Amino acid sequence: MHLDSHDKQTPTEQLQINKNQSFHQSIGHAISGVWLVVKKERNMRFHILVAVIVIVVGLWLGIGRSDWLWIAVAIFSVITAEFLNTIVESIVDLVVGKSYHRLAKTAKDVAAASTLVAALFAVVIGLIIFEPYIRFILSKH
Ligand SMILES: Nc1ncnc2c1ncn2[C@@H]1O[C@H](COP(=O)(O)OP(=O)(O)OP(=O)(O)O)[C@@H](O)[C@H]1O
Repeated sequence: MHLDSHDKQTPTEQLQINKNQSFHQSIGHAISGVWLVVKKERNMRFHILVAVIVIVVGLWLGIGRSDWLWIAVAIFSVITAEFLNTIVESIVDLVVGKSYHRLAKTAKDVAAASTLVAALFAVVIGLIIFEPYIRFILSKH
C-alpha cells in the first residue's frame, strides 16, 4: 500500500518544510501521522481490531497485571513495526518512484518481515496468556 494520495495536498493544506515552532504543532503533526497510517494501511486497521478484541477478552476473563503488561508489549510491538514498515515504504517510493529496483524490494520485504515477526511474537504472547483459559473452557464442554 502506498501513501501517494497524501502527496496530493488539498488547497487548504500548508506546505510546511521548516521546523515545527511549538510543541502543539509537533504533536499535531505526530497525530496526523498516526491518522494517516490508520486511514491508508489496511494491515494497521486489522492490528487495531485484533488489539481491541484481545483487550475486551482480557477484561472479560479478568487477567492479571503481568498478563496486561505482556499484552501491552505485544500490541505496541506490532503497531511500532507497522509504523516502521510504512516509513520504509514511503522512503523507498520517494527514492525509486515507479521504477523497479532490487534494493527497493529488499527494503520493503524486510520491513514487511519485521511486522510479520512482531505479529508472530504477539500470537505467542496471546497463546501463553490465554492457553489456560482456553483449556479450562474446553474442559467444561
Ligand atoms: N520499486 C520497487 N522495486 C522492487 N520491488 C518493489 C517495488 N515496490 C514494491 N515492490 C515489491 O512489491 C511488493 C508490494 O509493494 P507495496 O508497495 O504494495 O508493498 P507493501 O505496501 O509493503 O504491501 P503491504 O501493504 O502488504 O505491506 C513489495 O513487498 C516488494 O516486494
